[in-house]
Amino acid sequence: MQAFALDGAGVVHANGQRALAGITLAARAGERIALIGPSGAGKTTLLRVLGAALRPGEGGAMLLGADPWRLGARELRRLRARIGTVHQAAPIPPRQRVVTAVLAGRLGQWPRWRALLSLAWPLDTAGPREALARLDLADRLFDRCDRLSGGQLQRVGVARVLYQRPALLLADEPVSALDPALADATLRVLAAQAEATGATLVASLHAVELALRHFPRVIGLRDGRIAFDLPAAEVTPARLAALYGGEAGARAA
Ligand SMILES: Nc1ncnc2c1ncn2[C@@H]1O[C@H](COP(=O)(O)OP(=O)(O)OP(=O)(O)O)[C@@H](O)[C@H]1O
Repeated sequence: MQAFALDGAGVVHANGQRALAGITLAARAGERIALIGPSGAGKTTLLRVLGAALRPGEGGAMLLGADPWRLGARELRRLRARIGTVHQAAPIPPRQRVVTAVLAGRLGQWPRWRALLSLAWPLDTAGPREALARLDLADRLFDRCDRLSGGQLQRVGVARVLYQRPALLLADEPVSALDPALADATLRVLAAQAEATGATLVASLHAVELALRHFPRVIGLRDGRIAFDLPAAEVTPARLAALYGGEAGARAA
């Protein structure tokens, strides 16, 4: 089954800045894909398109078998509940408790009464505890989020998406605030989750070695376009030099 398909997708932001151009890209359910490329290449914008958060002004997007921009409000909400995103900066209110932040992963799946109640009173603590335990954070369940370090907060964002169990799991720089050992362990947890649930995992990463180690398929983005889309083993130093190195690097490749 296909997880998503983009057909010539292009995005120009409101200020006239082009972020994506002619992106044609498809993934089978269960694939694990890393997005790499220099700052400003369009990785976050692409993840927003895949998350049905941003409508491409050009081309089309099919996500989990549906065109999000042809759905009614209720169906769009249902589709978004099946897509989970680890954001670059976790959108967590500072005074919120960790358990509530993790429960928020399922807000879109619950009836409104349950979602509202869970914001005031945690209706499930076993699920969040289990998700946090996988990231070595079980003892922080009832802490306030503003008492956590940046790296701990980033892992709460990961725990939220583990708890959500989405079919399409998107992660924007999910380990940027973590030390190398924790970054490695956290990516292993995300990969294991994708494998166990059959989810498709797409993560943007600045650390190229992590992309090559944890993701069978690696997509290089540059200037809003796909520079390469290859199995990790075929991403050579020359291709990386071309991706990150400007004109000189492009000639070397
Ligand atoms: N909301 C926005 N409004 C205007 N321009 C934007 C917006 N978001 C991104 N851009 C621009 O679109 C281009 C792609 O940005 P994007 O954030 O997708 O890149 P990125 O590869 O994720 O970068 P980084 O690695 O630095 O996070 C950049 O030129 C950026 O300045």
